[in-house]
Order: sequence, then structure tokens, then C-alpha cells
Amino acid sequence: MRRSIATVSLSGTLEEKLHAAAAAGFDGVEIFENDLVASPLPPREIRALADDLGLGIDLYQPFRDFEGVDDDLLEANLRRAEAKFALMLELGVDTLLVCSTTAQAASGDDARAAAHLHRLAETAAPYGVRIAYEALAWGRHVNDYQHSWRIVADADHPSLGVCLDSFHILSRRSDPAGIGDIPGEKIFYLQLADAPYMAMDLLQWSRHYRCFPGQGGFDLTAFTRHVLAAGYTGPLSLEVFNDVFRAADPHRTAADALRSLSVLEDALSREHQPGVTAGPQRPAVTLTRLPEPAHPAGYAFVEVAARPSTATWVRTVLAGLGFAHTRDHRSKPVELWAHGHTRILLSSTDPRLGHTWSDDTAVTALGVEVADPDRAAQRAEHLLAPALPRRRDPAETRLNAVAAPDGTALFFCPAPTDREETWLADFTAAPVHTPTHGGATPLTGIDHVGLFQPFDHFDEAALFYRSVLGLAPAESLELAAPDGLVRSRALTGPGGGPRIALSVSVLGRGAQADAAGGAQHIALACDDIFAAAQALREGGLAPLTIPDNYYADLAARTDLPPALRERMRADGVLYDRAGSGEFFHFYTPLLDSRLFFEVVQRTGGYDGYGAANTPVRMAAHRAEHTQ
Ligand SMILES: O=C(O)c1ccc(O)c(O)c1
Ligand SMILES: [Mg+2]
Repeated sequence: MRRSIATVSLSGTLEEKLHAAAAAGFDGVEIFENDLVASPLPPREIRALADDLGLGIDLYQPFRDFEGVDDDLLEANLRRAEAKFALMLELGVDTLLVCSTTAQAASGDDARAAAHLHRLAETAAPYGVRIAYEALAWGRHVNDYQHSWRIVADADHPSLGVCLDSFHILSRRSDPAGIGDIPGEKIFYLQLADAPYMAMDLLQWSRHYRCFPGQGGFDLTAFTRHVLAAGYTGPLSLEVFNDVFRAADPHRTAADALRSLSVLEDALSREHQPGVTAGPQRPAVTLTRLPEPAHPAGYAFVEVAARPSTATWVRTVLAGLGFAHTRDHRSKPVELWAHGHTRILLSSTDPRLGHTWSDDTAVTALGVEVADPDRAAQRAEHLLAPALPRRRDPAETRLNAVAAPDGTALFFCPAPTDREETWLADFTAAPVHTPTHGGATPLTGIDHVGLFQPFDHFDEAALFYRSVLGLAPAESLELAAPDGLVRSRALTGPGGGPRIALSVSVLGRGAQADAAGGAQHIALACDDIFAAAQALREGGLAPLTIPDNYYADLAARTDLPPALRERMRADGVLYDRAGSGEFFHFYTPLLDSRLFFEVVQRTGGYDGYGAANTPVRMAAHRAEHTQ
């Protein structure tokens, strides 16, 4: 399908917005009037620029407060509209969005609104312009799409149709099934926006918090399905008013935007597999399908980079938990630490080029095991993931790698063969086997990786990891950390697989954006939390101390036996419970303000992350930091 984006969704000048939309691969744009009015370019040059960039101008918008006025004002409004029609001829755009009036003075008489819109369409027709009438969720009299359609149907003019905007419809919780009653050719335009559910004024919600499909709480797949089933064949157009996007790099935003539409089209295309007769009516448009998601089985490895002082520390943690330094990379200063099939790579140099989030200690790469690494890389490429060039010896294994928005490298590793993982061939046996303190440590794998995100790119990163790896997002949580609010969202494969916990500072500043709370972490799974804590201690490092107040509260709100609680207190073990599932976990101190490890034990199908304990952890890390 044709893909468009409203200029209001991107930052910069109109020219910059057009360049960014074209670079990401959009077919067209909606020009938002403010962008045009503020532009020094004459309309013909804007058209020429769009042409040169291969962009169509699919919509001009918005035209406000037109209908339901008194007769004098109607004539003035028609003159105002004619000036826009002339402008649209110069721009080469044939559809004008007219949003339902918000004016106090407008009448709520539907017949009058229909008559006015008929006159507007009649005036537009000689210019070759069509009018798309949109019900704003906060429209004075018309705020529901079915109401706007009734008026358009009554007005009965071939140059008049409706514009459907998912935000206005879904924010009011209107049932999108009624879209099926609108003939497809009368849906002149479709605007898509998602948003997190919020209990707030509709206008404020719309103007500040819209996001791209898949980044909020609305079901845009179901919504779009209704519009396609009605027979709509026009563009899928993103109209996203968002405070962050208004200030972010428009090229990144445009790529994020296009990715969201690719994922949406892919999801819709999968509902129409050949041979499947049940289900929604086959749409009259071609939906682009992506290569299958990778559905990784788990982590092949996680790589951390650390400067020499911190690397010593990381080695202490790993050795304490029973890892052994078994191999070294053939051509790079990277150590492989293994505990059974659980592998951590420790890179002691500067991380790979292009890592922008941190040039110090950080989680720099995730290796995930996939059945078909080439296909996984193809899907990532369709989703505009930059492929990472790798400097390597010709003899080394070719691994597909892409860069995630936060700079983390994502490696697609083939599933292990009977003998061993092929990528391990790039490592030689290490000359020195570090003696392990905790050879019997009951670690069972990597439970999750926690990646703190730069403020501007949280939703982008969540959509990226979700769509590239086929992970499902859990609900978004807000945690009150000592230095400000932190938002967190976990992603997990539908049938298990790697878990990723993303978090971000809600205000994009405060100590947690770059210090204690902002650290990355690796959580290791085990089946005996106390044995793991003891092994770490014996290796020379005590788990992070958790305040006694936490355990007093735990005593008040749970029935955990006192002896167990005392053991937990001694080892800094925190607790959570959901249904019959339980979660025990402890943390290491912070390394370099940037990295820590966590060890977790899940029982009874517990599926969370102990989020309620995160502020306690952050305070403890902070306390240790400021000692
Ligand atoms: O917020 C607004 O005013 C506004 C304008 C035009 C639109 O298409 C819209 O959805 C909202
Ligand atoms: Mg709109």
C-alpha cells in the first residue's frame, strides 16, 4: 500500500521534513498548513522538491471551523477555502482535510452542516480538489466518525468524503466495526496514530502523546482491517503529534515511522494467507509481507565492553558465579566466559564503531540463536535496521549483525549443531583457565538483559526489538526511582526465548539517565538463589545490600517464614509473587556506574521482573555510589 506521513510528525523545516520522509522510503506526505506557512519556499518549489524526492503530496491540512456558521461567515469561509484550492493546484495536491468545527458560534444542525459541506465540495470540484471531512474527537458538535459519515452521506456530493483518523476514533473508544457501513470510495483518507491509554483531556492527549502504530495501546491492526475491508485503497498515512518527535532527528523518526507501517502491513498480510477462506474480507490492495520473524530460541551470548579497571571487576563477578574464561577471540581482544552453554563475551577495548550511547562500560552486543540467520537479517533489513560492517579475518565465521536504535549490536547466530555453536570457532582455547570458585553454581542461562535507553528513542527501540525479533511487549510500567521517574517495558518471545527489559528516564534527565538507574544489566537465571549468592561471596564479592526496612515490609505483607526472610536479608535477596509464581533475585554492586549483574530464580511460572523492587535496587545502588 501507499505509505505517507504528515509533516507534523517530523521535526525541522518543511524541506528537512520532506528529505527525511523520502530518505526513509515514504511514497507521500500530508502537508500541515503551519509547515507551509512558515516555509520560505514558494508552493511551486515545494512541489518540485517533492517531485525530485519521489514524494507525492497526498493531503493538505487542516482547514478548520468551516461548517455550521451564519451566512456571512459562510461566504467568508468559502473565499478562504478558494485561496487554499488555488494553493493546492500549485502544490499538486488534490485532497483537503476539513476537520469538524470547534467554534463556539457554530450551529449543531446537521442539515446545515451538510448543506455547507455540499457548497464547499461544489466550490472545490472545478479545482479538481476533494474534501475529506474528519470528526475531531473534541469537535464542538461532530466528534464521532459515524456522525461525520451521516453528514457526508446527507451532503451527497462526489467531491466530498470522510477522513478517518484512528486517534479520534479509538481515543473515544468508538467501535471501529461501524467503518464497514461506509462505502470504501467515500473514505477519502486514512490517518493512523497510536497512543498510550491515558485518562486525560482528548485534545491534550492527541496533541502531545500520539505515537506510531505498535508503540501505544490501540489495536491499529484491527482498526486498519476494518478500513481495508470497507474497500479503502488510498494511502496509510501517519499523523502523529508527539512532543518527542517534534524535537528528535527527523531522519530517525521517519525510519521509525516507516518501520511501524511495515509491521502493520505485515500483520495484516498474514491474515490473508492463500487458502484461508474464513476471516476478514480480502482487501483490494497489496499488502507487503516481511520475511518471517526470527523467533530466537534464546541468547547465544551477551557481550559487555569494559575498560581495564572494570573488566577486572566483571571477571570477579563471572568467576564468582561459576563462569570460566575458556577462550579468546582469534583476532580481537575479546574473552569468552562460559558456564555450560551460558556465554558472556568480555571485550576490553572500545566497543565497536558507531556505539553512541556509551563509549565506556556497557552491554554492547546481544547474540540470539535463530533457526535461519539469513532470513532474520533480511527481515531486519526490511525494517531499516542498519547492517553492521564487521572487520574480520577471512577465515572467521560470517555472522549477520545489525545495529539496534540504542547502538547495541544484534547478532543472529545459527542454532547450535550437535557438536557446538559454529561461531565459537572464532575463539581459540584460552591459555589460562581461570579457576572457578563456584563450579557448582546452579546457573541455568541468561534470564534477561536490561537496556537503559536514551530518552528520545525508547518507543523506537521497543518497536525495533519487537518487530525484528518477533517479541511481544509486556505492559509499560512507571517506577519512582530516587532521582526521578523511570519507565520500563519488557519484551519476550511468544514461546519463551530471549527477554529484554527496556527502561528510560521519563523526563530524560536526572541522575538515573546516566548514572545508577541508567545502567545496563545482565540477569542470570538460577535454580538456587542462595547457592548463587554464596558462590559470589566466596568469589570475593558480596551481593548488593538491601535496607532492613525492605525486609520489615516484606514481613508485614507476606507469610514468608522468618528463617527464609533472614536468609534473604543476609544475601540481599528481593522477592516478588504473582499468582502461584515466586521470584527471588539479588544484584551485584554497580560497576563503573554503568553495569551490574542480577541473579534471578523463578518458580511456579512467575513471568515478571520484580518491577516493584526496582526503586529499592536503584536507591541501594545510589547509596553505595555516594558513600
Ligand atoms: O489537533 C488538531 O487540531 C488536528 C488537526 C488535524 C487533524 O487531522 C487532527 O487529527 C488533529
Ligand atoms: Mg487527523
